[in-house]
Amino acid sequence: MHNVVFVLGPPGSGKGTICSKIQENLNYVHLSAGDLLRAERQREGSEYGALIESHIKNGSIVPVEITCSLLENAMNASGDAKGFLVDGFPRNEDNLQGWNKQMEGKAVVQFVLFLSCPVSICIDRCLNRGQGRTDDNEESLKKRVETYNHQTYPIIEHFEKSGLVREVKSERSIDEIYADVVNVFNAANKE
Ligand SMILES: Nc1ncnc2c1ncn2[C@@H]1O[C@H](COP(=O)(O)OP(=O)(O)O)[C@@H](O)[C@H]1O
Ligand SMILES: O=c1ccn([C@@H]2O[C@H](COP(=O)(O)OP(=O)(O)O)[C@@H](O)[C@H]2O)c(=O)[nH]1
Ligand SMILES: [Mg+2]
Repeated sequence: MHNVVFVLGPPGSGKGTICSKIQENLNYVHLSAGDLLRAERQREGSEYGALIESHIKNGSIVPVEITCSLLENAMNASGDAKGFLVDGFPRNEDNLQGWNKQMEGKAVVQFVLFLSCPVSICIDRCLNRGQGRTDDNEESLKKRVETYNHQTYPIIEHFEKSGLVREVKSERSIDEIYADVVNVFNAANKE
């Protein structure tokens, strides 16, 4: 049974940055759904390349059948760990339903780490990210924020109803955020 922490927040809130630090220090394996999709987009012979690229450019969400299988394969291929940081997923109702269906009996959600951050700061961070991404531009970011507000935030509210959300304010410095994140993981692993 895989132990999973979903890491959610607007684009540029610091999900990837904070997940890397957690992976380094707390024995959780970082799986960025976005990175897995970008790798699949490039994979020789992938039948999903063009579909993935159009969703990424549009800031819309790739069908869960593709993303969830990439995540499940990555978890199964990984060595032993305390758990998996599933970064940037589930992003909408289709993702949530698809995860519940495909991962029932195979994964348990320990909690949801929600990195909240004002959108203006997030957009600035993405525009300065410098990773040459096809979606770090004004046009795509506008759509990504729209998707986040209308499709992803409701997923955070869904988990909030079962008391699974741990919010960490992420407009601060990386060190300040990470100090709070360590406390969240310590508390969760004491329960
Ligand atoms: N707390 C922070 N303060 C300033 N810059 C940050 C902070 N967290 C992340 N960044 C930077 O902002 C950009 C987006 O961070 P990233 O971790 O990729 O966010 P996400 O995965 O949520 O899109 C990166 O260039 C990263 O270095
Ligand atoms: O589960 C996922 C994760 C990502 N994406 C797509 O990949 C893009 C980039 O996601 P990523 O998490 O890398 O963006 P970040 O939030 O880190 O800027 C998203 O806008 C979506 O188009 C998706 O469709 N499903
Ligand atoms: Mg990211």
